[in-house]
Amino acid sequence: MLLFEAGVSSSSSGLENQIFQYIDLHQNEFIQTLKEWVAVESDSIQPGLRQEVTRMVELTADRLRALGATVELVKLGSHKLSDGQSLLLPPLILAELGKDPQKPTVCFYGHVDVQPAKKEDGWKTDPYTLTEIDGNLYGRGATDNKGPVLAWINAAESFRALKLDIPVNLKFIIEGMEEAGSLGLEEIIKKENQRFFSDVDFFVISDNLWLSNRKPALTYGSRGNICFSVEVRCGERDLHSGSFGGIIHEPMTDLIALLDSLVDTSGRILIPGVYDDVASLTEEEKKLYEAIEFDIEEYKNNSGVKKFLYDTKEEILMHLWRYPSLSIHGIEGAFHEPGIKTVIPAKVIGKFSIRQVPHMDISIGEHQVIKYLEDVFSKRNSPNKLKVSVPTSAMPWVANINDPLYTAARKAIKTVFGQDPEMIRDGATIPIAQMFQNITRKSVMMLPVGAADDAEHSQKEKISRHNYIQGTKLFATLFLEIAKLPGKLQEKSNTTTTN
Ligand SMILES: NCCCC(=O)N[C@@H](Cc1c[nH]cn1)C(=O)O
Ligand SMILES: [Zn+2]
Ligand SMILES: [Zn+2]
Repeated sequence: MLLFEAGVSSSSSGLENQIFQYIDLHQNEFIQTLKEWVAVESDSIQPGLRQEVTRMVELTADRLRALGATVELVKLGSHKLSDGQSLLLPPLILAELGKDPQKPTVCFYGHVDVQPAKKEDGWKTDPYTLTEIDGNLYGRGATDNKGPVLAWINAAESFRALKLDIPVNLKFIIEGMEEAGSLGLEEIIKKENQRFFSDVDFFVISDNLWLSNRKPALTYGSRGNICFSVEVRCGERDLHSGSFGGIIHEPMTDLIALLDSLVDTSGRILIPGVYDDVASLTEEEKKLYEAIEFDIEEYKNNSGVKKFLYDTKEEILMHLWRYPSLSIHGIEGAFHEPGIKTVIPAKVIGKFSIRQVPHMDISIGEHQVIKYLEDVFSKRNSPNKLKVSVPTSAMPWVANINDPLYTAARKAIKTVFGQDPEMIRDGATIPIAQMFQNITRKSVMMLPVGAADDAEHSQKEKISRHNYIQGTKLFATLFLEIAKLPGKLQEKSNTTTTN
């Protein structure tokens, strides 16, 4: 069996200890850098903050250059806003550190844009001032995703500072538009498949959370998503409900009826055919759920709700990971401010999405939903105009947990956290995982460092000091473990010499 030649000797645990000591000693510096990154309001959703996103991407590029990486800033052009204006997209980072054909190449994906955050949303601390309270580092982007991106960079920096050879070639793909739907990303992956990604052996994404507050996890799947917009319109302008209420078909009433027809009180989706293609549950898969340690009460506490739709661990996990779900997100055009406004909105747009699972198909799902909504609408005999559109969709992703990349990560987790990881899937959607797997056909793994109570997207987003620092050690150990994997050394050398 051939090994990737990586300078890892039998004294690798001594090597690990040396690296761990360095990381422990320099933890406050790593936290200081995270503080500087969190201070950048790189919100990719609000157009007025786009310059900050670009500044954040440039800051990240500087950090990678300081590490010795070669950095390309790929222009992604611009996109159209809903008011018709065009806005420049931040560049995408493609960077590489090391190009030794004897070593495996690991590509890390992360994003440095964040969800919107305002102190008045209910934050106890300023969202853009990283604040440590009881061992937790609170701030927007602390766990999603600036902390994990920095942990990967810190890991590489630690090798450099100790003048140790990094036993793998590192590649980075870092974007600034993830929270706004990763605009332009898929085209770049397709375009770069034969160039930048051609020598990548493994893809690692660290953009999700553990299932528990304490137990580390390794993620091998995520759900897909189809986002729907349902517009109902009666005319060009809003109307006074005193002058017209009672004599017209109101768009909001139509829309609420449509939205109310989607799912029943037990969470079951009412659209005919939706469950037809869902992969059937095997005995083997059932056992995976039975074996997982999952604290329902802890998960409930993290959510702040009192009761879930299901009572058992197996039912809850299956309905998060292997069954579809439908969520209603909001209504554009509806009056939502405090107080009373006796208006009849002329146009309202309902937003909902269906999380898809293997083996559901996006275009079949779209057709089923559109046909169903048209049927329900036609029964209302409303003269209003109905328009259903799909602004964005992404496919589900599942990887093979027996892939060598997962073996390396399990070992690294055991070394750093002293326990085996929980093998989990994510109920959310990480479109890049499926894109990497489908386009490059290489191994893809999600390796979270944030805990289940990190509250990503919420008013108390945090990463614990412990997870940030142990996460840095985890990534350093992963480099060492990947370097020990049996590899296609011969194949790689041949490819390099003939090119
Ligand atoms: N824990 C990782 C979460 C990543 C995330 O929030 N992804 C979004 C992506 C998306 C899907 N549809 C529209 N955006 C999500 O909501 O799952
Ligand atoms: Zn993220
Ligand atoms: Zn996010």
